[in-house]
Amino acid sequence: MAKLSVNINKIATLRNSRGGDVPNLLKVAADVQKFGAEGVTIHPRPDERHIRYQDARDLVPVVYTEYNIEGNPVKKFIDLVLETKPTQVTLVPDADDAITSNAGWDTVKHKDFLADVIAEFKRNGIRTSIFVDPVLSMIEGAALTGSDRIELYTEAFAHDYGLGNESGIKPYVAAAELANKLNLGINAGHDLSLDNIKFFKENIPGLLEVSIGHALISESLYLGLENVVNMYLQRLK
Ligand SMILES: CC(=O)[C@@H](O)[C@H](O)COP(=O)(O)O
Ligand SMILES: NCC(=O)COP(=O)(O)O
Repeated sequence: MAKLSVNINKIATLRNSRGGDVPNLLKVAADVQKFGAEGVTIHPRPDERHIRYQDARDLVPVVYTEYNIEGNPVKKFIDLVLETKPTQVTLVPDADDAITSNAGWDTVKHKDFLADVIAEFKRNGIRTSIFVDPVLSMIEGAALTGSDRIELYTEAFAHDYGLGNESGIKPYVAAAELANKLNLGINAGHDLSLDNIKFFKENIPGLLEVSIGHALISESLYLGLENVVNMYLQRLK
């Protein structure tokens, strides 16, 4: 069974649109866990357009399942992670102006940088994961950084699957098989949804965790948050 980590960025986006505290981010974090989610993910961005750095701190006493913080390891982000000590940090190579994450790391080119940052997080007892495209050389490079896990960037799979093309799963299966051989744990995320999650889970050997936000919150508008969390849990069994 793969764990479901709910990404609550979109709750912060909605809250920030009015400048107040509705919806309340901490209540949503508490509720998704009460409904059965096994983790909470946030992805603070440098402009704090959704999750604020203070949210990351305020969530520490609220998240009693797995707390996953994603982001580009610039100094401010590294300091935040070392201060809040989440269960897991996921390193994502976002440009400051990216609308959303749009690529995995080049783990070959950035191997030394990643290895240094990862060693620092691991010294502090924080599990590490690197966001990567399903490309074998990038998986090999990830293993050389000493990271505990990878997070497969699933946008391409989700796009293909939405067009009815199931063969888009193939590079992900090959990447997962290699990661398993190299003792890298496997997470996945980006554009996963109620429509595609079951097929993805059934085809990826050793999938440990998925982080899902955009679709999950959108689906909840129609179906309700508790119901949607449970629908994901059923599909991830
Ligand atoms: C790393 C990733 O895949 C992203 O989906 C991210 O965590 C979501 O970020 P935004 O909510 O800023 O699009
Ligand atoms: N790591 C991916 C994530 O947290 C959520 O991505 P999305 O479901 O908002 O695309």
